[in-house]
Amino acid sequence: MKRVIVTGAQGQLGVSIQKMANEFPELELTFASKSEVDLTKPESISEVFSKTTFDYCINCAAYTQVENAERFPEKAFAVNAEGVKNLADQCRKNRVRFIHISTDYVFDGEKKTGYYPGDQTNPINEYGKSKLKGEEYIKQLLDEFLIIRTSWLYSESGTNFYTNILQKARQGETLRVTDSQVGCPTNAKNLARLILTLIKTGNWTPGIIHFTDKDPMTWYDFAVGILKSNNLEDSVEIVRDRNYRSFARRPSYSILLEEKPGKE
Ligand SMILES: NC(=O)C1=CN([C@@H]2O[C@H](COP(=O)(O)OP(=O)(O)OC[C@H]3O[C@@H](n4cnc5c(N)ncnc54)[C@H](OP(=O)(O)O)[C@@H]3O)[C@@H](O)[C@H]2O)C=CC1
Ligand SMILES: Cc1cn([C@H]2C[C@H](O)[C@@H](COP(=O)(O)OP(=O)(O)O[C@H]3O[C@@H](C)C(=O)[C@@H](O)[C@H]3O)O2)c(=O)[nH]c1=O
Repeated sequence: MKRVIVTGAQGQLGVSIQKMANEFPELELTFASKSEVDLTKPESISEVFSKTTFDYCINCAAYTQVENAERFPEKAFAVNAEGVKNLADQCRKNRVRFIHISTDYVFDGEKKTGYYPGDQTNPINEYGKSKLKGEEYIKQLLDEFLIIRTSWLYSESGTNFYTNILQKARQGETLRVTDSQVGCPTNAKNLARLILTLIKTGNWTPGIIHFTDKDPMTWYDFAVGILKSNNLEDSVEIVRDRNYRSFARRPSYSILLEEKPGKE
C-alpha cells in the first residue's frame, strides 16, 4: 500500500483526484485542504508530515487567479514559489516523493511549433513567473520529483473556463470570447487518472513531463465546444472578441508537446 498526501485537495484537480480514489484501492490517499496544510505556513506542513509517513505528495495547491496575480504578484509568489519551497523542503526531510503540477504559462507562446519539456521558459505574466520559481525550487531541493506541466484545465464543477462559460450561457448572456490564444484544454479527470496511475505503477522517472488531452484550439473554439456538448449552441449567441478585456498577458500559442521523439 502506497501512502499519498494530496495538498490543495478542495481545488479543481484535488476534487477530481478525490472522485477517482476508489479506482485505486492500492493507494492510501490522505486529502489535505488549505485549512489543514497551508503552504505558506511551514508548521502546518510539518505537523501533518510528522504524524504519518507518506510515500508521495501530490501538490494540487496553488494560487491560480491569473488576473489577480498580475495586480498582487506577492500573493501568487507566496503560494506558488515560497509555499512550494516549504512543501518541497518537508518532502526532502521526510523522503517523500513529490509530484507537482505546473503550467503552459511558464512559456511565452512565441514558439509556433509548441514546447517540449526541456525548452526555454520565459513567462510573460506574474502567475507564470511564480509557477516557474516553484519549479526551480523543486529542482534545487529534490531528486525524487516529477513536475507535470499541463494547460487549460477544466472540469464540470468548481470555477474554471468551462463552468464560467456555461454560467454565462445559462444566464442568457451573449458570449464574447477571444480567439487570440491557442492552447490545449485538459480534462482534470484525465490528469487525475494519469497521476494516480504513475504512482500505482511507479513507472516514472524524475524530471518534467507535459500532459494535455485535447487538440490545439482557441478559447473561442473551446467555448463553442462547451456550448455544443451542453446542447446550447442554438440558444446562445457567441462572438469572437480578439480584444476581450484582461489585465494579464497570456501566451498566444502555448502547446505542450511530449518528449522529443527519438530521445533516449
Ligand atoms: N486551472 C488551470 O487551468 C491550470 C492549473 N494548473 C495547475 O494545476 C494545479 C491545480 O490547479 P486547479 O485545481 O485548477 O486549481 P484550483 O485553484 O482549483 O485549486 C487550488 C487549490 O489550492 C488551494 N490553495 C490556495 N492557496 C493555498 C495555500 N497557501 N495552501 C494550501 N492550499 C492553497 C486553493 O484553496 P482556496 O481556493 O481556498 O484558495 C484551492 O483549493 C495548480 O498547480 C495549477 O497551477 C496548470 C495548468 C492549468
Ligand atoms: C470567461 C471569458 C474569458 N475570456 C478570455 C480571457 C482569457 O484570455 C481567456 C481564458 O480565460 P480565463 O481567465 O478563464 O483563463 P486563464 O485563467 O487564463 O486560464 C489559465 O489558468 C491558469 C491557472 C493556467 O495554468 C493556464 O493553463 C490556463 O488554464 O479567455 C473571454 O474571451 N471571454 C470570456 O467570457
